[in-house]
Amino acid sequence: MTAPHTAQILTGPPAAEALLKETAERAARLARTPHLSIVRLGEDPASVSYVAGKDAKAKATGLSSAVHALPAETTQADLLALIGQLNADPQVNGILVQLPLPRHIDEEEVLLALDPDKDVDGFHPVNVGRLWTGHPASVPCTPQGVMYLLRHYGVEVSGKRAVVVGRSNIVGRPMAGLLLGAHATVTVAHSRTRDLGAVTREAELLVVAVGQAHFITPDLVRPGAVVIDVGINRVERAGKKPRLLGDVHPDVAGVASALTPVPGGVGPLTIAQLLANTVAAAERQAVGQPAGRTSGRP
Ligand SMILES: Nc1nc(=O)c2c([nH]1)NC[C@@H]1CN(c3ccc(C(=O)N[C@@H](CCC(=O)O)C(=O)O)cc3)C=[N+]21
Repeated sequence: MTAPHTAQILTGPPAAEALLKETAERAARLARTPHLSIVRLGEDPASVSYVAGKDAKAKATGLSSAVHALPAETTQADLLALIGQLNADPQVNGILVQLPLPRHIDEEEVLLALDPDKDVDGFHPVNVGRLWTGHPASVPCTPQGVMYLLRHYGVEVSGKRAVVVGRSNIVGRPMAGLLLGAHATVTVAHSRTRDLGAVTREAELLVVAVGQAHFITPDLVRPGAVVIDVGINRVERAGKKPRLLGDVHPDVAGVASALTPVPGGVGPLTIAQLLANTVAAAERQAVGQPAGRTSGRP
């Protein structure tokens, strides 16, 4: 049995709806409908489903979007040629290349080929630099969505001890950069961290992105901590839809003061933030403003 539920459950959909509403209003204020181009290679079922979700949400939010679904065998040169076209097309405000890419593709070269000002994932090294120097422009959607969720639920970050478990370029590292920008004291733990529990039990805010189902158990959590579960582990079941499990064991609800569920937690924010990043890119492009100069220091 699971422990009694004491933690507040920070559900994603209400926060995502709020962000989508703001985003739709900003999109409507632009002279031209913001356009997102999504590039996908191959037919990985998770990628097909995520991309379809992004495309549908974009349209429902008043953006224009197009999916370039290319065969898995697409060559590096052909992919780079498409990115070059999209970079040069003034109608295209944002470009997303769905990851992971097939093994024969050099992912780093692809991300470097994107125009940083159209890179709505925030994966280009120029955007990574902008984040870490305090001039964030496009910031990776999942960690940026986590920040939105924390604000939506009134979770204070400034001055808190935050621990991020996981150091990926997509979640862990940018999450640490954003929390630091929001004045938390940040520790990044990972697979080589010695005595992980001693580190995670220090966390007033614990963000977990390791990709292992139920990795964080109650004994690793400080009583009263706010716990953000970024894990999405698909457990396949014969003849049924895969089950989604987070990186945080549900019993953590008996120890934490607040916890995001999986599914229905951070995931919906990721898509909403992607559309917000696209509209922000379109706004900057409309006034010919370089990215990273639109806001003050964090
Ligand atoms: N270039 C690129 N940018 C990405 O942002 C990107 C990517 N590649 N590759 C894959 C990951 C994964 N990702 C998710 C988006 C939404 C949900 C989401 O909405 N999840 C729902 C459930 C979805 C379901 O039922 O499968 C939830 O957690 O409630 C999950 C995962 C974006 N990614």
